Amino acid sequence: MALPQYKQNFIKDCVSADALKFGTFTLKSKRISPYFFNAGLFHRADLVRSISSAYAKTLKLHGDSDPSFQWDVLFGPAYKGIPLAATTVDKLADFDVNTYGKKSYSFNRKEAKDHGEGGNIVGAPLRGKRIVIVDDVMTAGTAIREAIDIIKKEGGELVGIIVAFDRQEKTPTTTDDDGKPGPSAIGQVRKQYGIPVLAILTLDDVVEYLRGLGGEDDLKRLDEYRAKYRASD
Ligand SMILES: O=P(O)(O)OC[C@H]1O[C@H](OP(=O)(O)OP(=O)(O)O)[C@H](O)[C@@H]1O
Ligand SMILES: O=C(O)c1cc(=O)[nH]c(=O)[nH]1
Repeated sequence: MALPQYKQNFIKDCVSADALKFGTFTLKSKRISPYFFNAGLFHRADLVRSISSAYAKTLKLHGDSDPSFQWDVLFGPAYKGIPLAATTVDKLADFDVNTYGKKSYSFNRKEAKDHGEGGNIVGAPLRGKRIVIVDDVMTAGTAIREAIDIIKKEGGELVGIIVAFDRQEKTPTTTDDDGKPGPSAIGQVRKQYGIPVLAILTLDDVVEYLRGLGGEDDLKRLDEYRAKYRASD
């Protein structure tokens, strides 16, 4: 089945912004990857609109299909999550101001502020609120688990997570190059917290798209990487 139009549009913009690159990259977890997704490159106004529309569409589709998915605040972990949460809540209000016009965003400071208003959170206070984390990618899950800890500490209730890109790879461990599939960080978080973890795109989506375009060398390296690190979930 062909990818939905909004996913195709987003992949095209990822490629044109160079946000999806093929080569050799060291991940935060130290794993070596033949591709990298860099959400920081969606900085031009038309690209900001593209990525915020894709997050907003993904959240709206999930909300429409599951009315029990209710939230108050989009939380964007510093740093890359910050503009993503702010622009996504704005785009959702553009889609449907009645449903989304009173939703908020907030984010953490990486360094606590000890003067002025002080504290670690900028934007909506999290206490007593239903929170969805908005981030770019989750590989080992370190960044997301830090964000979950902040939400708990601030008294918020985590009800969902959305990332731009699901790399569909097993959580890095010291024995992870045995070629056997293992659970992904996304799968582990889904199971542990019983919440939806949404993604605009998966690696499978990108591979499907690339197959239609040729790109044999990149596809071969992606296939090898997937064979080595594929997630079991
Ligand atoms: O699942 P993980 O293995 O933690 O890796 C993924 C995270 O790492 C990067 O953020 P980073 O912590 O480098 O912060 P940044 O947003 O300031 O770039 C990236 O933006 C993801 O959020
Ligand atoms: O695992 C990571 O560090 C990582 C992977 C990726 O594709 N993009 C990114 O920003 N970080």
